Amino acid sequence: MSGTGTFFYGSVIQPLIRYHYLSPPIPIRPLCCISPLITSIHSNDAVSPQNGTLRFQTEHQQHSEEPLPVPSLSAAEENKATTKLRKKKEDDVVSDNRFKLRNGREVFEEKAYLVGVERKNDVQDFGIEESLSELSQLVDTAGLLVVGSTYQKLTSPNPRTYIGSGKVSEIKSAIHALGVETVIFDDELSAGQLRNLEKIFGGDVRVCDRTALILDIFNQRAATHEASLQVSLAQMEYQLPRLTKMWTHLERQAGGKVKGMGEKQIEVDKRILRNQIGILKKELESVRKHRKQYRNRRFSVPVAVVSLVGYTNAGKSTLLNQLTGADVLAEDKLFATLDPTTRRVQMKNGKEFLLTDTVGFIQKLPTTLVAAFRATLEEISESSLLVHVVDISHPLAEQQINAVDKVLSELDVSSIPKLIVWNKVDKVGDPQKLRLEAEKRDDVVCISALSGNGLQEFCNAVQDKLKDSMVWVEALVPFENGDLLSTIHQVGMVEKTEYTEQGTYIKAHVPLRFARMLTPMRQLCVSQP
Ligand SMILES: Nc1nc2c(ncn2[C@@H]2O[C@H](COP(=O)(O)OP(=O)(O)OP(=O)(O)O)[C@@H](O)[C@H]2O)c(=O)[nH]1
Ligand SMILES: [Mg+2]
Repeated sequence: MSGTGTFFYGSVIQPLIRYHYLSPPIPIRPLCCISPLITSIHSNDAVSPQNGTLRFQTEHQQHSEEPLPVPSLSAAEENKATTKLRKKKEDDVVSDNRFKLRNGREVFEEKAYLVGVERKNDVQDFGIEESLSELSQLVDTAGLLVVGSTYQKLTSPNPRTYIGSGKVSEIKSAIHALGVETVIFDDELSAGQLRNLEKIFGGDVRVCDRTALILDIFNQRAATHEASLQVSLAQMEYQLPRLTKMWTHLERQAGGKVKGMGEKQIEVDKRILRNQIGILKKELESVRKHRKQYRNRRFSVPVAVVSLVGYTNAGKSTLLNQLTGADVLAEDKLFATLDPTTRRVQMKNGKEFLLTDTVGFIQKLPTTLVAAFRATLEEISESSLLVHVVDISHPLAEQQINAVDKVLSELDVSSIPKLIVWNKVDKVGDPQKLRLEAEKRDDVVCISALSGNGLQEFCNAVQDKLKDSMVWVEALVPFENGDLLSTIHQVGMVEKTEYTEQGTYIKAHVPLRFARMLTPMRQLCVSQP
């Protein structure tokens, strides 16, 4: 990572640094305005230098930090009093149940209010209530507390405030009554809409949209360098069109005398951001080159690659863990996995394949995110088989399947054979009925990744599907190509082997790559009497 890259990348993830970088005072809203980490910057919170723990102070806490008027005491009494005071402060923290421990950090759980819009003329896969319930899950994953939600049926969104003025007033009363800190819209809002709504709601209430929320979750969860770079890129691209008019405060401060000052600053800001995007893209390119080399090395090991795809929380990582003993984080949160992980699966019959776990999909997946993660998702396009993992116990399983198919079609992978896995059968009311239903279809397998039920059937189905994607060859492999022969036994399905004076005569299904390698030997075979 170059020095500039490190600085600039950090500056985006940590708005605090960003403020310094762009020289104060800049009223730029934080990129991901809702993560507890970022909240700290706006509420003058303290960061403990020892462990980096963010401590979010409520008003009540700030008061409790004030020195109490204590009469003069002896050293022992003073000690006792200090201990008591500390104990009181600790109790205060514990008793406020909005302080949560997340990933070893004590964070203040902000109150969030959700808003959705149902388009009257649009037929959506996900109904508005279902979409809001998913948004609520996302909010929970991001670490906020949902205290209420509402939606409005509209023919078309209001260009100023997205929702109608009556609804805005209704929300304003609700959020003030509930003490809400953040209002989250289920659809992407323009810079103007975000700004207008914040102005109307007043106080410290912040407004953000589903895209910012997803970007924030990705930001919190990005564990590798590449994932962090990709998320930063997506965040900046989300931010770029939203910089508009954020400098108008300068004109206001100058009493409108310095007209155009804000406009100039927007341009400066946009240029800085564009430069940063450019640097970031270059850095990503170099990281990707490195990964590609690694991937090519992996491909030189001749094993079929099978990719797990599916809606977020469907159970992909649980399946990978069960089959390979991997230790990928699997939890009941959305977007647990961001980086691809590949492990070797050894089947009982000695055959093996590589299984890759990838980032999950979701409806209304931000396009900036798909674009930023395209390289990671390229792994999918290089696989021999896609395994679409479905949480069949989910009430919206059908809609989730459609959302995944939509992303897959954007990734242009329709030519790759697909196997559908109905996961979490242990959670459905009538698993037997479901199994009968699956049997009627030739590309569906029922499993419970959690209990391990159906994994043998899954492996067999993978093997059958891989066979379908292979090429039938008859070839005469010279004895000096013994390595190739053993590889074919490993990755292909050998039906017949016969030793002749010229070499080994085989009939087998082999992956396309091997069929190509075997081409000269196939001719040799054809020329045999
Ligand atoms: N009951 C039941 N729960 C399951 C099963 N498979 C996975 N789960 C649970 O579902 C939750 C999500 O599982 P993950 O494996 O993290 O899902 P994922 O598809 O990798 O999710 P993302 O990484 O977010 O895309 C976890 O709490 C798992 O324990 C299953 O077969 N039965
Ligand atoms: Mg996962």
